[in-house]
Amino acid sequence: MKEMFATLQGEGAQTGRASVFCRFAGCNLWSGREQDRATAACRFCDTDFIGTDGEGGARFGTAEALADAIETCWTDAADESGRRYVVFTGGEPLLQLDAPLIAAVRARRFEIAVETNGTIAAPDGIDWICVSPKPGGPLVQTSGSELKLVHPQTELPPEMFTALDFRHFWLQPMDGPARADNTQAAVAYCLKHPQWRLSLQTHKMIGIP
Ligand SMILES: C[S@@+](CC[C@H](N)C(=O)[O-])C[C@H]1O[C@@H](n2cnc3c(N)ncnc32)[C@H](O)[C@@H]1O
Ligand SMILES: Nc1nc2[nH]cc(C(=O)O)c2c(=O)[nH]1
Ligand code: SF4
Ligand SMILES: [Mg+2]
Repeated sequence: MKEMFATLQGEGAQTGRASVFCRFAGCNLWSGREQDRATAACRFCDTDFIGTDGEGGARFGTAEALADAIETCWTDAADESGRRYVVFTGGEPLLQLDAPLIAAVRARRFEIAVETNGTIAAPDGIDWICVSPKPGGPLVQTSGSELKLVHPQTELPPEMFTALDFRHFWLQPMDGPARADNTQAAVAYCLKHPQWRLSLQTHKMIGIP
């Protein structure tokens, strides 16, 4: 686990929701090393997911130990009125999120969300599946709660995804040097194609993790 922290979900239809974020180390579309970025399948990643050195990062020997840490992270941050929510992300979380961990977290009364690149089928027991397709990765998970496409990407026009089985369709402007232009491009696309809505990375605007 690269890092684990309590924050508000910053993106998509659950924006603003209190969450424990669990960021798994490692991804199947990029090594995470800057010298490999230009030749990786996914080249615009905004995240450091190497190792276990982040806030709350560690190696957990068992699913129960990891689930205990998630519960502690939640109760440190929130009261106990319910609605416990954990977001597994990464890196690519579906390389590591398995049935024992899902069961251990559900036993602690968490709703489970995942942020995935869609190249690996999601296991059973996940309540909220956010798929963000990438070039160079075959799209295997073609249904879910929301499809959140980073925009613009020449190889991945939104039209490729409109017929898939998702409840929400988001365009998220690609962060980087051209973020302002990318935001305007996403706005223009959403205006012409109302199936799509704009997802802004609100946590970056307000300086929370
Ligand atoms: C870092 S990824 C981790 C989860 C998974 N590997 C994936 O790609 O969905 C989390 C989210 O951030 C998005 N993201 C990554 N880099 C971005 C960037 N430069 N601008 C906007 N969104 C980005 C991804 O598309 C994904 O929706
Ligand atoms: N606040 C906040 N919301 C997020 N939504 C998706 C994130 C991710 O990196 O997967 C993320 C993140 O890193 N922080
Ligand atoms: S698939 Fe996700 S974690 Fe992997 S490099 Fe791309 S955006 Fe980053
Ligand atoms: Mg992020």
